[in-house]
Amino acid sequence: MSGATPTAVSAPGKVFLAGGYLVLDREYTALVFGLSARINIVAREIKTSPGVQLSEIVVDSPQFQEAQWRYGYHLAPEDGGIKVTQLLSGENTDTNPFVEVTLSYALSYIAGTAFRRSSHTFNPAQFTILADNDYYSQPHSNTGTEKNPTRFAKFPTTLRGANKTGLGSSAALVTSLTAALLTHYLPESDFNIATDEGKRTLHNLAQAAHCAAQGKVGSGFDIAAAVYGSCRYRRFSPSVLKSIPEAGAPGFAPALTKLIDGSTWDFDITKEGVSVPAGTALRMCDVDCGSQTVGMVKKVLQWRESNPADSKKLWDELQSRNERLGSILSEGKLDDIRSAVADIRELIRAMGTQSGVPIEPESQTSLLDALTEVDGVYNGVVPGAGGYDAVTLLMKDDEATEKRVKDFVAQWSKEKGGQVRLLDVKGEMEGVRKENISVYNGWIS
Ligand SMILES: Nc1ncnc2c1ncn2[C@@H]1O[C@H](COP(=O)(O)OP(=O)(O)OP(=O)(O)O)[C@@H](O)[C@H]1O
Ligand SMILES: C[C@@](O)(CCOP(=O)(O)O)CC(=O)O
Repeated sequence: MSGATPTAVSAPGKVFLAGGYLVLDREYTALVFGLSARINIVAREIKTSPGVQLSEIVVDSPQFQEAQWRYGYHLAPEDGGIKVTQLLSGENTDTNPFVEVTLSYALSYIAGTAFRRSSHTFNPAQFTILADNDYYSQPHSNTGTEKNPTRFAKFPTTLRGANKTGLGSSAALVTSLTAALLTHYLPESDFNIATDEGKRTLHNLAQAAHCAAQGKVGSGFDIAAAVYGSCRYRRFSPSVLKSIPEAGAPGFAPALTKLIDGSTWDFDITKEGVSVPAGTALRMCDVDCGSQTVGMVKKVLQWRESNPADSKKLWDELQSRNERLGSILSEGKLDDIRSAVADIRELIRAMGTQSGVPIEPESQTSLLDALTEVDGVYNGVVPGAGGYDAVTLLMKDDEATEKRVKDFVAQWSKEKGGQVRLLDVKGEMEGVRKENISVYNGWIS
């Protein structure tokens, strides 16, 4: 029977190599890579004593303090789907909107499809989240040169107090929790993440839940990477999500089923021809030097609206330079990487100057230019929306290059007074997958 045996799934984080901002418009595409850092979820039934009725789903994130959320659930009136309510126990009164919204979306979808055929109920279950190191700055490492001592580090803080590195933890979490719920409560004949159909259901459901939890509709590239891994991504039309009432509101359940199983989704994922040359790795540095930037997307879009002709010219040219980089990488033309990335950076800086947004600010230009001089590094970019937080590098995948980069950023940090740290993560091709439960022995109690 489905649900009786523990199961485990994982979904990768993302690194955005090319196509930030452009991907917000369906006219353009992005080159997105999945990461070796995954959010893993182990699903287990909660055993109850004979005669004891329990309606509870527990989600816990044992790497963090006060990170257990307990939920009750019931059928909402007027086709509102499954409403989940956080059960407040002990000292933990913190909410986790990404977990809560994902539960109501996935349970409502499950109830609305497979359970229609029988009077099925949700057995009490526990979902344990284990995030690979690198989603958060590590507590044990001040210099960034030590190796992580464990696979799933314990943090001396609550989740709210942890420092994110920007790898898309919420998208990987929503995707893997959705996959875990579908896998746990449905028989394999109804849902299997290894199939194209299963991935499509998962993508649509995770995309809808993530937008609802975020309270906004972005391009959805992070969910695409979490489900499909490295790919060329063309976004879905934002109007796809217009038809859906709030979770629990009248009509939510049938609207959700129609949305997820329907044909309105117009996103496009291509995995073919998306790769990096053998012996090359996509790596990331966490940059902890500068100020936070707010409202960057809004400002860039305002610039675009006020300057339609100039911005179109720039975006069209940037799109073709992005596509050229994609071809160079998949054809393994190592000698052309540096100049292809330089051409992209030139236009990213132009977009930043014209819109007044620090997409590749001067401090990042200096860092990237200096890194490009390190033996074995081809070039690098500011990923996604850009700003001061991170750089993505294309570099040789060997220990000597890694050591040179680590030494370089340690020295740079000392001289510039900030903190730049090479993360352990690498670009990886595969998206969501089922895992062998024994991998997590010792990590779950
Ligand atoms: N390990 C975890 N356990 C439980 N919840 C988590 C975990 N990681 C992330 N989350 C949820 O995701 C939220 C963080 O999402 P947010 O969108 O702010 O960051 P992000 O996705 O990492 O950012 P970015 O898109 O810049 O990479 C947390 O507040 C929490 O609700
Ligand atoms: C600017 C944008 O294209 C990318 C943002 O990426 P990130 O959150 O900076 O990794 C926005 C989006 O695609 O939703």
